[in-house]
Amino acid sequence: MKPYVPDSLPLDCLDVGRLIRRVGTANAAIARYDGLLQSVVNPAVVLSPLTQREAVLSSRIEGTQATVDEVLEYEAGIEFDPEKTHDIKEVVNYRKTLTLASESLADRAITLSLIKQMHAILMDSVRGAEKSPGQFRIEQNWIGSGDSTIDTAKFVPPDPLQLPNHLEAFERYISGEDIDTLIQCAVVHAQFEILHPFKDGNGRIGRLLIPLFLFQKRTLASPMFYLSEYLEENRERYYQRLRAIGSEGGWTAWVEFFLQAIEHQALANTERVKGILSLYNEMKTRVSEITHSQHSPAILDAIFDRPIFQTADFIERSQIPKPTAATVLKKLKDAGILTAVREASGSRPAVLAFGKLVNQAEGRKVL
Ligand SMILES: Nc1ncnc2c1ncn2[C@@H]1O[C@H](COP(=O)(O)OP(=O)(O)OP(=O)(O)O)[C@@H](O)[C@H]1O
Repeated sequence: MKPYVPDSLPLDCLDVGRLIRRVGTANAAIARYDGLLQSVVNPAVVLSPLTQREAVLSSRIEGTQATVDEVLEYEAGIEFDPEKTHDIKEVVNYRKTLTLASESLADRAITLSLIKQMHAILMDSVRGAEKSPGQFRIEQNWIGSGDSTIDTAKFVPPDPLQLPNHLEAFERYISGEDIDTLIQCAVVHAQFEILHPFKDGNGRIGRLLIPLFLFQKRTLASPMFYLSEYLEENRERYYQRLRAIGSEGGWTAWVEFFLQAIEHQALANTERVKGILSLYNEMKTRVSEITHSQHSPAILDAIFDRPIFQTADFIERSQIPKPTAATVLKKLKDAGILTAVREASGSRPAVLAFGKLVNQAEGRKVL
């Protein structure tokens, strides 16, 4: 199989007439979602369950097996076996990459240099060490099952000698305009996957680019729109549509799939954000009634930001004096809002969980 020669961007082969209705409904759905997002006072903290969930689901597409509660428990000091620890670290790295890239977009654009920095954080693990973290590939790679060769591969990305030119064109395309931002976003994700510029982690970096791109283009007020839930549920179709891009009508079919994903996920994310906001408002009243503390807002933000924690983490996050923190946590535990994932024993501190929020992030009852 020969290396793929990617189409130049912007594309001139899209059947816009076929896409027009979906462009309208997808834009309307994401605009409604963004309206809701704009009403959230501190989205990075209040909506942290969304980010946790995205990190887990995007990593799951290629088989990383870790759940939101396992990741949070790991960060609160609970130990897992080495295999699970690897998987959890990949999810932690994904979330770190998302957070750092989101922050850096406040004063810079998406560039190849940012993409390399993102990759370095994503691959910062034992497993990623031999995968050239933060470096674009200089070798030919291919997509296929574990034992496939270049001849039996499903897809052979572009020749490494041509890759720098393609990447520069890709960077220019991101900073430029196309007929519609959502169509452009669909093309950005797919072209990144086609270029497959890294040895590993291309799927995850490509999915991270989606909210970052929509934020840069001001379609979103904050880079918090995640598509991995849909892509994971429709993994076969996701791969099939990417695979078919080189064939007649393949780009239009891909964009159609992507717009459908955006619309579906915007509606699902809107419901999810409403659920989180309603829990936040309910807890605002309850935490204040239960603790009678002037620190109620800080308490609430601390348990929303990190819903599984040790007392020491909680004190650091909330900045509440130690004795007050101990009293407050006991009251919340007695009221059933917090439960012990691990009781204290000897020098080992207890690990507490705000189960309702973990369940929200996980999308099912786990605690
Ligand atoms: N035929 C194809 N053409 C282009 N891209 C593809 C094709 N099939 C799959 N992909 C993309 O390649 C990604 C896998 O690439 P890679 O293994 O480098 O990334 P990753 O981030 O390690 O995997 P991931 O999705 O593995 O967690 C898929 O998630 C998908 O986005």
